[in-house]
Amino acid sequence: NPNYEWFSERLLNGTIKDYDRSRIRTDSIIGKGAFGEVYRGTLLASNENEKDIQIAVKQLPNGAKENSKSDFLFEALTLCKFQHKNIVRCLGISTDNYGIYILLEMMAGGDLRSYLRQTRDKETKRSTLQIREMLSLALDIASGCQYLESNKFVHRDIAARNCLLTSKSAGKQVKIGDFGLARDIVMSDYYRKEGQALLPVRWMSPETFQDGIFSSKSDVWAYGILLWEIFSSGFIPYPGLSNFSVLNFVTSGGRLESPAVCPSYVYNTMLWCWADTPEKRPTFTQVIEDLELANRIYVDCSVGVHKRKTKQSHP
Ligand SMILES: CN1CCN(c2ccc(C(=O)Nc3n[nH]c4c3C=[N+](C(=O)[C@H](O)c3ccccc3)C4)cc2)CC1
Repeated sequence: NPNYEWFSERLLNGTIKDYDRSRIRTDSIIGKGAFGEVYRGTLLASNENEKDIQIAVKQLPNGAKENSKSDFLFEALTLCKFQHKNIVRCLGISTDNYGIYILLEMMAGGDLRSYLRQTRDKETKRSTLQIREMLSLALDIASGCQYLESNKFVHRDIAARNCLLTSKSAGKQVKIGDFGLARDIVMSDYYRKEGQALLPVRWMSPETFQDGIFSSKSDVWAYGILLWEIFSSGFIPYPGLSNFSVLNFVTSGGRLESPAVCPSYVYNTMLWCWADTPEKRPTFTQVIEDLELANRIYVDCSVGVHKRKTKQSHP
């Protein structure tokens, strides 16, 4: 796979930094993924005019099989290539004869899906987030996806569970954080073999689950589902439908309904992302334009209402 040559070449000529293990301190475990464990850690300063950096250290469980080692390195390679404010940064790796660490930007807010569920009102099951805040989260991810699209990189697993928050407080940013499935294999055994409850079929476009075709347009479809997740405060898409019936529902033209609290402009953007054929779907640039328009209109309308002090139905 040409990507691996790219990796080993850059490892050798130093564009991917290999940090000495003595500079890395791992503390508590913060997550256990299918591809390894993630620890809260510190990259110790190498001299007195440097400071320690809080990092997330991702490591392959010991005794992992050979192919997951290369998959693991592939994720590091992928993340190291990208430099964007809405993609989790990779500082580099650390190898020793025990195994490989990937050193990643610390995202203290955890994954987006858990956050959306935590911000759900217990009784009403409604989100306590402001529409503006939901749109901000949506635009952050769309920006990261636009960067991938412009780099001709197909992610294959855009979903709220794979996004991470810098924090849970105001001014938080959300970034695309997991590239485990970005490897160029047609259909990942990972999902089929594990038979995980969260089979990505609920995020898959018709051409993907029918013919295994992934493209930036199938990433756009998945992004539409992520948009629905944000405005539905983290519900599983197609509630009440089994994985198998989702396939039939979607191929026969069925689509998710609008979330209860969702401006019609945003729901129209979701429907555009779910056009049945890829070429009818927007690019991420068009998604961003659409959502920014929604943001302006929504803000103007709500401001307008307060100014005119009249009862006016929201768009
Ligand atoms: C009360 N709350 C409970 C939850 N808590 C957390 C829970 C999880 C995390 C966490 O995993 N943070 C991460 N920072 N950087 C990376 C992370 C994961 N990475 C990975 O590469 C993981 O594979 C990954 C990627 C995307 C999504 C999930 C996991 C890279 C941080 C805080 C905050 C306080």
